[in-house]
Amino acid sequence: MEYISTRGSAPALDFEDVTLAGLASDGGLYLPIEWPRFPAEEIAAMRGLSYPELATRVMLPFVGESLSENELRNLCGQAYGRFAHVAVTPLVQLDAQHWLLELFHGPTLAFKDVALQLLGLLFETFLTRRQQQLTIVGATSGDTGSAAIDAVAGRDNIDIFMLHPEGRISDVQRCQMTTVNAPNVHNIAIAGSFDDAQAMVKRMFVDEALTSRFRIGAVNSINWARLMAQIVYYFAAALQLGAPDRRVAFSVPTGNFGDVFAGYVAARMGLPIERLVVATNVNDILHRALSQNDYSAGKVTPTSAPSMDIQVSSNFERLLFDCGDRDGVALAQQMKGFDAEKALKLTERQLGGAAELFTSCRADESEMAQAMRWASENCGQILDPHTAIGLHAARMQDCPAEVPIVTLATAHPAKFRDPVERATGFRPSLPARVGDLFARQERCTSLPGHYETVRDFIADNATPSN
Ligand SMILES: Cc1ncc(COP(=O)(O)O)c(C=O)c1O
Ligand SMILES: N[C@@H](CCOP(=O)(O)O)C(=O)O
Repeated sequence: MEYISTRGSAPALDFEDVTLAGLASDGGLYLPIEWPRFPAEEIAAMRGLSYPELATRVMLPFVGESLSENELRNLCGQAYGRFAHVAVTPLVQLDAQHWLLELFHGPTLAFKDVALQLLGLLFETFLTRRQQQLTIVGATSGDTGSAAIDAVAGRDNIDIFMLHPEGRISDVQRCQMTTVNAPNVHNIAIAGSFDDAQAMVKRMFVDEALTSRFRIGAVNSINWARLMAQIVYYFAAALQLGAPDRRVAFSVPTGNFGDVFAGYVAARMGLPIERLVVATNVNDILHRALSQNDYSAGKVTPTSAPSMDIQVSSNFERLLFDCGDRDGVALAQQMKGFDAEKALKLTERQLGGAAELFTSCRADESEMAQAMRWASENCGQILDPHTAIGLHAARMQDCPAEVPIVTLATAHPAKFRDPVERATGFRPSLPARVGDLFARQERCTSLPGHYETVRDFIADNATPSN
């Protein structure tokens, strides 16, 4: 399998190189040159497989020559062996039409573990094979950071520098990152928003001062391997609900557009998806883009769903590319315009392509709290704020009664105890597997939101590549 950049001028790479590269050298995002497609009989034959086996079947077409089928199977077995539920991503029924897909049974209690547990092992495999060192730079609004740190802490050939917006993540999210006492883990709290942190990270991939000395790698969803691993749970859920003989809809709490884009890829691979609901909080750039053709980024508003306090949504570029005839030159121009104006209009073609599968919905704080109360009072389910936004959007849909709607439950409610308690009166306790988080010592460096200062801190503390 070959991978090409959304901006058309970076070299095509294979799976191993694309996993280690993260962002493309032209500033674009890598995508497979074509979508592998499973016929309905092949999808039907996936029913009843264990999660690691399903993951192997779904991801195999993407890895090409970089891993043998058995190597991939072995990595999936290790990655998903660390989950606290035997089904890895279990489905829970809420009522006749609504389901939750629980994606928070991994080590750090959010959906990010599903991909990052595997990505940590892929890095280890490829770096050991090449005898190379990797410097990971990442931006997090809370969940990617903890999952990535858990996945790579203590690995000899990796340093990780994780930027988070100071004061804008939950106390559990912060401690899950800052209490990891491994010498290769560096937490940086920056003054600013997640968007500011993400912009700095993207700039580092094309900054000679870093790229000439370090091999820079990505754990954010700009890295194709992240999205690849997230495709699997759409298959897992749909198969349990009757696919390929029955269509299934998904409602996805959305920020950086990675999770929902993985659903789009599942549909392109042949999974019968009725629709994908893009559910946002009041940072609603994606809802405005899809419903009013207004992709314009304003200031980020802090909310009770902080992991989705994002305006500039990285993976939307992948959708614009795929729905826009895959014209990298035109997209590079469009994104240049966005960088200058902080706004862009979708072409007719991009809008039409997106409308075939996507719809969108925005929830404010009160709608989010109402959804939490509805699930608690009617279904005995305590939801985290992000999942509640997804459920609100799911319940606004007018899908035919025979189409199940699955809301992706992206985080454990204990990660966001304060807003959950405010809405439901119930304060979730931390599962035993995260341990004595608040008794541990924190380690974190606070830096101003100034690019050169952050870059120089990384350059001074990273191990040069060999
Ligand atoms: C708990 C939670 N829900 C939803 C999202 C949104 O996912 P995505 O950025 O892939 O759209 C995130 C982070 O991005 C998250 O941490
Ligand atoms: N919500 C995310 C933001 C980063 O998104 P990613 O999927 O691109 O890593 C987080 O929790 O950090």
